[in-house]
Amino acid sequence: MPQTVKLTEFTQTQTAAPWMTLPATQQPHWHHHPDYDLIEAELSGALPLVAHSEIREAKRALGLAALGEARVLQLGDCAESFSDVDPVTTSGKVRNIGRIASRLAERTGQQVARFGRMAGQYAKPRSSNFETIDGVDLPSFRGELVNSFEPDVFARRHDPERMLQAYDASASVIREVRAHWSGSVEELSGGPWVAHEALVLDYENALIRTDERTGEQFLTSTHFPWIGERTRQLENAHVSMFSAIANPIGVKVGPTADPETVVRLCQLLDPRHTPGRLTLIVRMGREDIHVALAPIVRAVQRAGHPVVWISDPMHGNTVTAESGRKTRHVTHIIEEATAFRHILETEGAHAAGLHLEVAATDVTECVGGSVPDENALSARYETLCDPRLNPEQALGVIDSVF
Ligand SMILES: O=C[C@H](O)[C@H](O)COP(=O)(O)O
Ligand SMILES: C=C(OP(=O)(O)O)C(=O)O
Ligand SMILES: [Mn+2]
Repeated sequence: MPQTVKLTEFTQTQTAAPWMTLPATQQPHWHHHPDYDLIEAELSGALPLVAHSEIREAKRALGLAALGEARVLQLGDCAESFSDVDPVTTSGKVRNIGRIASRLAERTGQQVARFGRMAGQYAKPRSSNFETIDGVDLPSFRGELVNSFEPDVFARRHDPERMLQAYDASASVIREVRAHWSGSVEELSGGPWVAHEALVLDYENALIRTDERTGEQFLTSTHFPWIGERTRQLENAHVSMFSAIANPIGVKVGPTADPETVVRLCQLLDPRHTPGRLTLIVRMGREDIHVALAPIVRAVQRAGHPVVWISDPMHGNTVTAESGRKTRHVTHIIEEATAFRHILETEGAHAAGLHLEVAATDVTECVGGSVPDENALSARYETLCDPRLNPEQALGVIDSVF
């Protein structure tokens, strides 16, 4: 039965946010747009997409995982599309997440807190401002919240109207996600909760609201926002904004992160040492993880932060196939996730789970299982950004790692 959601407990946040004046990378160029102020005002007055009670339950579930008593899965598209908001597509994604989570629950004997990379995963950080498509240099696709996937210079302009479309698309998706909830949060079956990279500050900041009763600020665009590998600089806007919100939050931790930086991130983002507040999403690559992770785990443990440790074994293992397509090999993904688990357990920590880019359909974007080699990628290569596992490949990863 769908849960009744109370969204009226938040009031609008009016004050100028200090983080909006700090440096930030990967932001759209659209402030000259004639309707920018109107769009921002509309978003600032929009209803929250998620409820305080839901955010609180997500945090509680993550708290159990921080203490070693539950598992966590975060699964979904690299980049969602506005054209995928229909109920059939969304329920396919939710059912796929449920299937993969059930497998992890079976294998570990623990409950699994489920998060969809969905209802807001519309903005992408990119390694370059330009990409070459069919010999033509174009501004990079930055997610449908910012510009169009269509390989055309006009369509690739950054358009702030897209923030409103992203909000509406997210609202449609979350409505469908809620329809799948059992309502029994006691069994952690209230999810999947939704999660996305909170990248575009104009969008995310406009959706921060204050809880009337406690005075706490919440990001109401999602239950669980995370900071990506490219925007986790200690002095920059994303870290500052995340330090001010009360949601459970994540930070990607890549191969260049050092123990001091990660401990500083923990101090800034989890000053009260709250189990479930901070999830570190490790994405180092199958080679670097062997050197880089253990010192970080030790430093975080010494500093006493009860973080949730999960592995994103995909973003550090992307390769370019001969065709020019980005791909990932399932064997490499398994290798990194297995190393992650081994290193965490050797250090006496809980390897709580995985963060995977996975499709609900039989795409052929990663090599492994039903996709024997790179020649087989062309059959159903449908992603808007990074290559996703198909459901069978994802189940294979769970079976191999846990
Ligand atoms: O999803 C993550 C990033 O947006 C993506 O990995 C960046 O890819 P790029 O190197 O093609 O820009
Ligand atoms: C951008 C992403 O990852 P990262 O920040 O780890 O590169 C992502 O999760 O799609
Ligand atoms: Mn990605």
